[in-house]
Amino acid sequence: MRIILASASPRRKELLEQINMKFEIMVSNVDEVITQSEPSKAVQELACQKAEDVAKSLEEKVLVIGADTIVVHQGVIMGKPRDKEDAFEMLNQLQGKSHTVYTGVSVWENKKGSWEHFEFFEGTEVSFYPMKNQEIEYYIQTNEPMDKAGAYGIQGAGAAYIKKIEGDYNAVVGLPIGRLYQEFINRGIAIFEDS
Ligand SMILES: Cc1cn([C@H]2C[C@H](O)[C@@H](COP(=O)(O)OP(=O)(O)OP(=O)(O)O)O2)c(=O)[nH]c1=O
Repeated sequence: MRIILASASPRRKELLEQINMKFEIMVSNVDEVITQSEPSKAVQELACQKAEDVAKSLEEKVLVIGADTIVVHQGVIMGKPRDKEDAFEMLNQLQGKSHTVYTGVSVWENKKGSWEHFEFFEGTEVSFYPMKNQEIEYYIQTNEPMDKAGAYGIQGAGAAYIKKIEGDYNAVVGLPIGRLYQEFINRGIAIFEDS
């Protein structure tokens, strides 16, 4: 089956490659709109919009995967920082405390001409060590925070400030790959060419 990852995120690409999936990338340009106030629902909604946008541009038998990651701290949703000041604000809020990272996933499948889809999410609790202003500024200078929800990368230099995590590490990086694979298996979806 032709599998499409509807994402520009290099992390999501790497995680699918890590489990030897064969897929193509098609990036959605949809305007992401949040109507759900609950973070777990909002990430599924955003993932769904990305996957649907790509799916509906195709007609053949395909499987389209979309995902979205947000950081939630004391009820405030953090996406990717707008600029360096915004990144500073986010990291200043997150340092020394715990927050939850939500990643939603949406899978669209064309079955005999009609689309079926399902969504799920993973929530992972992440605790930060305290960061001095100077450390935050130095970290922002590396540019690593700028394309990441909450302005940090657990898989990069941001690891220096991670005290503890509870839940799926890969969901923080952008795609809960184990859960995604299990969802395919449980639904009888063959994702490997010879399976
Ligand atoms: C918290 C955290 C987020 N991230 C990344 C994962 C996502 O790529 C990004 C959140 O932005 P998203 O809007 O979820 O995704 P994206 O814009 O990168 O890609 P696309 O919409 O095309 O799928 O933050 C990390 O890489 N490491 C981390 O520790």
